[in-house]
Order: sequence, then structure tokens, then C-alpha cells
Amino acid sequence: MELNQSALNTEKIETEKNAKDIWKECLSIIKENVPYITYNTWFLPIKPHELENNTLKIFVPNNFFIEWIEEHYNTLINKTVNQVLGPEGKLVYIVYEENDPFEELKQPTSEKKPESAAVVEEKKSEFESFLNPRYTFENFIKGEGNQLARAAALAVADNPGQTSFNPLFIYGGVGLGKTHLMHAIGNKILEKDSNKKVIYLSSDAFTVEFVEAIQSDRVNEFSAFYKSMDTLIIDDIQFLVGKEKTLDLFFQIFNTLHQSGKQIVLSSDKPPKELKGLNERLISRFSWGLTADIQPPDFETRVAILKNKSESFGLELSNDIYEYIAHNITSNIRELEGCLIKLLATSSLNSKEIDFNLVKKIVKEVSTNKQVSISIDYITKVVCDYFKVDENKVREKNRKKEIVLARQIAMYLSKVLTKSSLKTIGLHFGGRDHSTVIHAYNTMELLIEKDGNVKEIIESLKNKIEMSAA
Ligand SMILES: Nc1ncnc2c1ncn2[C@@H]1O[C@H](COP(=O)(O)OP(=O)(O)OP(=O)(O)O)[C@@H](O)[C@H]1O
Repeated sequence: MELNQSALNTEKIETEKNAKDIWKECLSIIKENVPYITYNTWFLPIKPHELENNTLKIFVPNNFFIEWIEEHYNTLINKTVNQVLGPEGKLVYIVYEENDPFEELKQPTSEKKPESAAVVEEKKSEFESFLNPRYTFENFIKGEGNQLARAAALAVADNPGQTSFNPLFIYGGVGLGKTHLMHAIGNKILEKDSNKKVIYLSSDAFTVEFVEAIQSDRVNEFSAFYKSMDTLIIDDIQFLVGKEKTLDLFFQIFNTLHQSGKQIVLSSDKPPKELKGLNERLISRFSWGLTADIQPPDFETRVAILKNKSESFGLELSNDIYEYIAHNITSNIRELEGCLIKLLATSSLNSKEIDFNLVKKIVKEVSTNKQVSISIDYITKVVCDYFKVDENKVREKNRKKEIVLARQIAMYLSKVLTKSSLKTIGLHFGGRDHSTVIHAYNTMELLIEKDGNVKEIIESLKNKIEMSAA
């Protein structure tokens, strides 16, 4: 008797397992054939129950589901079941309410049945968040330019919907990390609670789906789907400007989510007030929470980002190279990353060492600031740093030996490395006249010829300065 019972149990587990696999196969076919929202709304909530001969029994949340699916997707469902189970294949719907497959999840942990882990696992993997796991807080480098946005993003990720940063509105220029931060928020929320409904999408994707929903008369479904989110993350909201219908619906979704304490995260290339064409009620709502900007990273942050990205690519470069790239690519982190990828690709494709010439060539190709010119101020800074003298002193009438030397070298290099006239150079050094500049130039030429040490110093300063120009 006992043996028979255990055989029965094993058989039951087998049919459940089969049912799961079969339904998974069906879902992958259905997913290919229906719009994303339809799939999420009507098919994902279905749970497989068991497989009996060629009959697959599935749980649906209520009768309305059965009616709706049969009315709209009867042919697809039948075709799919026949494809997976053969021509004899059949589908039987069972309504949840009578036989809740998540029953065990509602019980205290100690009473959970062993299958519950599998159910949780399944639930977790079902919902598509469109989050890129590559973008996390751990690999987002903190810098002065992103300090506030990063701190707010972390607070939101730790406590979605429960801080005053709702909505969190992040704005800033191209390639400065807005998208990265938004994904990091979503990833962290899910890391803490995988059952949360978090969705990331661009405003373009939102518009396209909305238009599709209008065309297929599914606007209510579309709206209900987004209103059911725990965290809604929409990137590049500026592209909604001028799309009145989409904005109206977005406004409703925003209100519902906000009123029910759900988190909203938005990004744009400008602050809400500058989104011309957006109506006042939306602008004011966007400003309800926190508006945080991201500024271009400073030199040190650029170097840190380069090092971090290199590490993730398994690439190790010298500090000089990192600094050279960071000097020349200043306003866009995507370009910094692009430069490393290109270096890696070129060196591995051509089996070439990553040397300074290759770096220079690639920086030139990648950088949008192709014409980085060397300024007299920059030359002065490099020379003064080298001699450890105050920059202001070389501009004053100071006749101390080391100041005079630094001034003359800076004037000489300004003449050699820039197209500035003698008069302009003189003006940069406390309004000295052109004959002083000529004198400095001639003196240095003589010294370079006579003294190997001076020649070496000048060469190294020249290299350093040239490194700042691609
Ligand atoms: N602080 C940072 N630390 C590490 N990587 C960063 C940082 N900021 C940006 N990045 C990287 O730079 C690239 C571009 O960033 P992202 O796509 O987030 O920019 P964006 O501001 O959304 O740009 P766009 O306005 O063009 O959409 C990404 O690969 C991202 O990982």
C-alpha cells in the first residue's frame, strides 16, 4: 500500500514537471506571436497544473481570462498545443480561485511545501523588466558631477516609493550615465525583492507600444499593465514632447502610480522646466520629487572610469595612456568606453601591442573634440607644476631664478606649440612685450643646444603637453 502511494506521488511530480516543460514550450511559441503586453497580461499569469495523457491542465486567474483568450487567441492556442503535444493535444483551463497554485506561498515559511521554491523561481523569471544586469551601482563610478543623482538613485533603490524622491528625475547631457543609473536602480530593487514589478523602457518604446495598443483597441490593457507596476522607469522623456495622446495617458499612469506610492524614475536631456511643449501639469508633477542633474565627469573621475572599464574588459594599460585618453575625451563617457573597445578590437585583430601611437590614432578617431588645441594657460600650468612654482608668479614681475626659468620655458613652448603671436604670448605673461618673448625663445634655443639636461626637460614637457591634444 505504502509502495503504491509513493509510486503515485512520483507519478504526480512527473506529470507536474512535464506540464511545466510543456507549458514553457507553449509560452515560447505564444511569445513570438502576440504583442509583448498581451503576452505579459494574459499569458504570463497562467500556471501549468498537470499533464494527463495528451491533456495539459493550466491554472488561469479567473473566468474572464478563459473567455478573453478563447475569443482572441483560440486559433493560436490550439495550433500551439498541437505543435507541442501532437494532434491529439488538448488544453483544459482551471480557475485559480478554486485551486490556487500559489497557495503555499501565502503560508508561513515553515509550512511551505517543497515545490514552493520552484514556484518562486518561476515567478521571478517570468516578468520581463528589460533591465540590463551590466549596469549596477557597483560599477558606477562616483564623481563630483554625478554625486547627487547617484545618492538619490541609491536612496530610491533602497526604498522605492517611500522617499520624497518620487518621481526621481535625472537629467544631463549625452552619455553621462543617466541610463546606467536607472538600470542600477531597477537591478537593485529586484536584487532585494525579485517579485517586485519593475520595468525599464525608453519613451520611444512607450510611444510605439501605445500606438500599437490604439491600433489593436487595447488601450485599457496597455494602461492597466503600466498602472500595475511597482517601479516604472522611463528613459529620455524629452521624446514624449509634442505627443499629446501619449502624454495624456502617461499623465494618468503617473498619477495612479504616484497616488499608490509606487516609484517613478524619469530621465531627460534637460530639466523639467526646459522641456518646451510639455504642459504645465506634467512639468509640475515631474518636479514633485527630486530633480538631479549629472554633469560631465572631471579628469580624475574620467581616469577612474577608464580603469574600471578596462578591468572589466580584462585590459591593463599604463597610467600615461589612461591620462592621455582622459585628457582628450572630456565630455562623454560613452566615447571613453568606445575608445577602450576600439583599442581592444584593433590590437587583438591585428595582433598589435597597445602602444602610444595606436592610442593616439584611436583617440583621434573616437573623439568628437577633434581639434583640441593647446592653450598657453595649459602650457604654463604644466611647466609650473614641473618646477613647483606658483602660476601667478610667472605672470608677475618676479626675478627669482627658478621663476625666470619657468617663465622662459613656458614662453618658449608657447611659441613652439601654439600659433599665438609673440604679442599674445607676451600678454599671457603679465603683459610683457614681444621682445621679451623673443629673448626667452633665443635663450632656450641656446640652452637646449648646450645643455643635455635642459634638452631632456623641454622634451618631456613638450610630450606631456602634446599628449593633451589629439
Ligand atoms: N559614472 C560612471 N561610471 C561608470 N560608467 C559610466 C558612468 N557614467 C556613464 N558610464 C558609462 O557610459 C556609457 C554611457 O552611459 P549612459 O548610456 O548611461 O548615458 P546616458 O546619460 O543615458 O546617455 P544618453 O543621453 O545618450 O542616453 C555606459 O556604458 C555607462 O556604463
